[in-house]
Amino acid sequence: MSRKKAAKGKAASSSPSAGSPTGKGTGKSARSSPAIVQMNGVVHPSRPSISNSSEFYDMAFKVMLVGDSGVGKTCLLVRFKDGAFLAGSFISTVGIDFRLLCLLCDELPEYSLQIWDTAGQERFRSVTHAYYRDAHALLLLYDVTNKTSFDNIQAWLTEIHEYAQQDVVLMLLGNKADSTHERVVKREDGERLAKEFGVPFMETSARSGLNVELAFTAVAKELKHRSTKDPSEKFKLQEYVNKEMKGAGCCRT
Ligand SMILES: Nc1nc2c(ncn2[C@@H]2O[C@H](COP(=O)(O)OP(=O)(O)OP(=O)(O)O)[C@@H](O)[C@H]2O)c(=O)[nH]1
Ligand SMILES: [Mg+2]
Repeated sequence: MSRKKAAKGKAASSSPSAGSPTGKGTGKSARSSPAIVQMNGVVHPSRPSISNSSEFYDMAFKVMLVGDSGVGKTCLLVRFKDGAFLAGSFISTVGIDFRLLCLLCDELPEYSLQIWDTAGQERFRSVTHAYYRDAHALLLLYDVTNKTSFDNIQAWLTEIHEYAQQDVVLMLLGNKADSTHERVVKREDGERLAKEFGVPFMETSARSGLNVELAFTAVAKELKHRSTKDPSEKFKLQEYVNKEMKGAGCCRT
């Protein structure tokens, strides 16, 4: 069953807290076509309308992928969505792109994720800022083969604190963990940084699939937990991740 509806008003445009998904529907969600927020070749600074694609989904947590250009945000999303690595030449994302994924649908149809893939390039930064406030969760990526992308994490965190909701669910991901020979950022460095800023952390690989599903599932579980506030269900994001994650060099998730 799909929750696709004709575009009229609601969509994911309210500003709920990180613990409550957008909308009030309950049906099983479906995937959408990507929507690139662009008008006449200029990226539109306002929030995109899911209605741009003539349809919207009335129930979803909004998860944004952020981080420097080239860290692998789009590939991570494609790996999660399609189970495959987006091979070929690097095509930088323009503006914002979104996909709706049916995660935990059988269990809880209302806890689907609407995933926003942002452009890492500096020139699109003002577009990204406009979306932060509606995000329930942020996956912040750096590239373990690119020291600059790691050094920029602090600036990303400053930006997140400035623009995102205070209670946004945040997770740091060191992507491209498959690139053993090119690695310049040690896993321990990622762990140290994450600890310093009090955010859950793990390494991922869009190429091998390492921990990709786990990253999204962990966030979905945290959001679900916050939203239901069921005291019998104690959920600790980092503990869950530590228990479930696989190390680099290991198999697919
Ligand atoms: N080895 C390896 N390469 C990866 C991985 N993920 C992405 N890449 C490569 O990194 C490059 C950039 O990937 P994208 O996913 O397009 O990067 P992005 O973060 O979306 O970049 P922007 O859209 O510009 O913000 C591509 O050439 C990918 O093939 C990974 O896990 N391992
Ligand atoms: Mg991209």
